[in-house]
Amino acid sequence: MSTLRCENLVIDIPGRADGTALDFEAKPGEIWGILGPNGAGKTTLLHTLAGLRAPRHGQVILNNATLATLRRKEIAKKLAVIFQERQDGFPGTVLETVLIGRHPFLSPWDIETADDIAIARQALLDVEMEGLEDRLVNTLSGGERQRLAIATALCQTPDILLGDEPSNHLDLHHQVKVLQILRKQAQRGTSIVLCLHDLNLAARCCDKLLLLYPSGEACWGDCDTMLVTPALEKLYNTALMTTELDGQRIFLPKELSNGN
Ligand SMILES: Nc1ncnc2c1ncn2[C@@H]1O[C@H](COP(=O)(O)OP(=O)(O)OP(=O)(O)O)[C@@H](O)[C@H]1O
Repeated sequence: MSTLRCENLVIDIPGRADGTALDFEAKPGEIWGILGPNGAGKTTLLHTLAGLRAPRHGQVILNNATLATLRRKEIAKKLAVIFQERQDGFPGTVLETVLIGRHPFLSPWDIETADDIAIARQALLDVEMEGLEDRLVNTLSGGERQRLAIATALCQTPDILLGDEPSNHLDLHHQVKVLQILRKQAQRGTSIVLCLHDLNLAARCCDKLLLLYPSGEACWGDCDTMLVTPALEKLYNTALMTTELDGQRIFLPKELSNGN
């Protein structure tokens, strides 16, 4: 199993002050949530953690190596990303697309083995897309495309799974399903880092939270200690009502509560 660690990390957002340097470690089995308003830098942070963007300062360390010193293929054997924007314009079938997750493990002229195909089929089964193997990707609905992106990341059998709003476009059933899949992955030892907009979802599925403010300030820690109403109100610049249901904290915006 692997760990992903930031050391004195400042993400590079043009024109923004450095803010808080990030020092945290996503340990095997932990689910981290990154919360913040639009434009706070959640996606930039996720891409920096994936080694797809250079930090302004500091470094991201995968096991004992700085990402910047690793080849992309070596990173991809350990770390998968579920992107917010779909990059599936290529007119392949669902099975061909999910098999892209096996590419880090293949040499340039290799073809996928029966094991690779079995892993891909299992990933499609996990996201309930087993009947769609031969469908062209450009005929899928938004939610199906999202589940395909998740299956492709699972097919990479990553130790570290980074997801940018992985429940985007999903109906309630599939939101729950995806979170169950992510939890199961975490139980197997995968470290998971997710950008999330839904506070209640974050409260239910994360062990650790990082709050990222548009100024670049940030704080992080155990989910329970970070889900403090005044801190969240400051984060989103929105007054919140808080209640508890079955031992679970629920947050709702105050302004919509009485027709305002
Ligand atoms: N290449 C770039 N050049 C200039 N500004 C950029 C660039 N990339 C991102 N930004 C800016 O950096 C800020 C952070 O963007 P980012 O996408 O990381 O935010 P986010 O928290 O993920 O937002 P959202 O919740 O809207 O997805 C935004 O203000 C964005 O406009």
